[in-house]
Amino acid sequence: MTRPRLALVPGEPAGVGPELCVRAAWRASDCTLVAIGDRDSLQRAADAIGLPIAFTDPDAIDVAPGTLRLIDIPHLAPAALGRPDPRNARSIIEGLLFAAAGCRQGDFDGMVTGPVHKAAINAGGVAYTGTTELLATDAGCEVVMMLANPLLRVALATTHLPLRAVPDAITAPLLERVIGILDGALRRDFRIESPRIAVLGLNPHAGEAGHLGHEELQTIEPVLAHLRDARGLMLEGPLPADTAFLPSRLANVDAVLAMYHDQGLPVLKYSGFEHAVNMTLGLPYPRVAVDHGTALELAGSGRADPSSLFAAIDQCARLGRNRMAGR
Ligand SMILES: NC(=O)c1ccc[n+]([C@@H]2O[C@H](COP(=O)([O-])OP(=O)(O)OC[C@H]3O[C@@H](n4cnc5c(N)ncnc54)[C@H](O)[C@@H]3O)[C@@H](O)[C@H]2O)c1
Ligand SMILES: N[C@H](C(=O)O)[C@H](O)COP(=O)(O)O
Repeated sequence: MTRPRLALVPGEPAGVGPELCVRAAWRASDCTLVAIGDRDSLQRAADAIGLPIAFTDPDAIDVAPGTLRLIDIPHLAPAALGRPDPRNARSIIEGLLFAAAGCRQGDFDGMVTGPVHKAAINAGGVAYTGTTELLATDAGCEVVMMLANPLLRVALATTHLPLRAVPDAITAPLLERVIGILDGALRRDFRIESPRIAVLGLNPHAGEAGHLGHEELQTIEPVLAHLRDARGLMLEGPLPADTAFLPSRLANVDAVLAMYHDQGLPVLKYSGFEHAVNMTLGLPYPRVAVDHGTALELAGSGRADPSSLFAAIDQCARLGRNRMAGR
């Protein structure tokens, strides 16, 4: 079986990302991991959780368990566990962009990322709403955020926007692009021949025929009708969000499209936080992240669960292999 070569970016050094990468170095997987991050933070995290770690050349062929291939991107400030230092903002972003460039140039078959602390990056003078948006800008393309656990896939029409800005952002062109990217990724990356997508409304009870909001009648329904007619897409909705996630409703659905972050993600995270991952669809390479944040209060305690990072590595390897097979 082909072994994809994946970039592994730990994220915020004061959080749980580095120690989870150390744990990943001890786990057998069917891919080659190359960490892109600060060597000292990885070492400090390993010391804190009492797990040995060794580092080696990024091109090393066979490495022993507990050894990480590493491209060192040093941080300015030593990471104090649990306390992000804004001085590290630029090198954290540099690590992500270095991995992205490597993916675009074909050095990596995909990238896996640990959690980043959005406020600390902004405090460090870097305008940042999320890695999804950062990678979209870097690649010059439109993307869709989709989180998935073994039960459910939830994609988002809008991502890291203040709630107040959401209704204005939900336009017909945006929905057409998002649904097109989601449908395309389900076919190409997930090998689903005719994906069924359940699209949520924006308002309570999907607007109750215009009595509780007009976005469904004016924007969402016409887009769905157009995409069904013009492109034959299998789209349900707009559905009331409160009942759309009932198991009976999800029976034949391949993905749910939520209109905004907190409409879809609480359900996904509640139904399987440990094994969920966050994917960026539409990039020229696979990017998969953990579904959790920096969990600052757990950093160095040894209690951070590595399951989401392990699931992200396995998912990225699968996506990488699919793309390699399709080349
Ligand atoms: N992938 C990402 O980069 C990502 C994802 C979500 C949030 N964030 C960022 O992380 C920061 C903190 O966000 P938050 O506090 O809302 O979410 P969080 O996921 O860090 O924490 C939420 C809860 O889950 C627990 N938790 C998180 N990861 C865990 C793990 N691996 N094992 C066991 N328990 C775990 C935490 O202890 C906490 O109780 C914010 O800046 C946010 O923007 C980043
Ligand atoms: N929206 C994501 C979540 O809640 O899990 C998270 O903030 C990370 O998103 P990026 O990968 O875009 O940073």
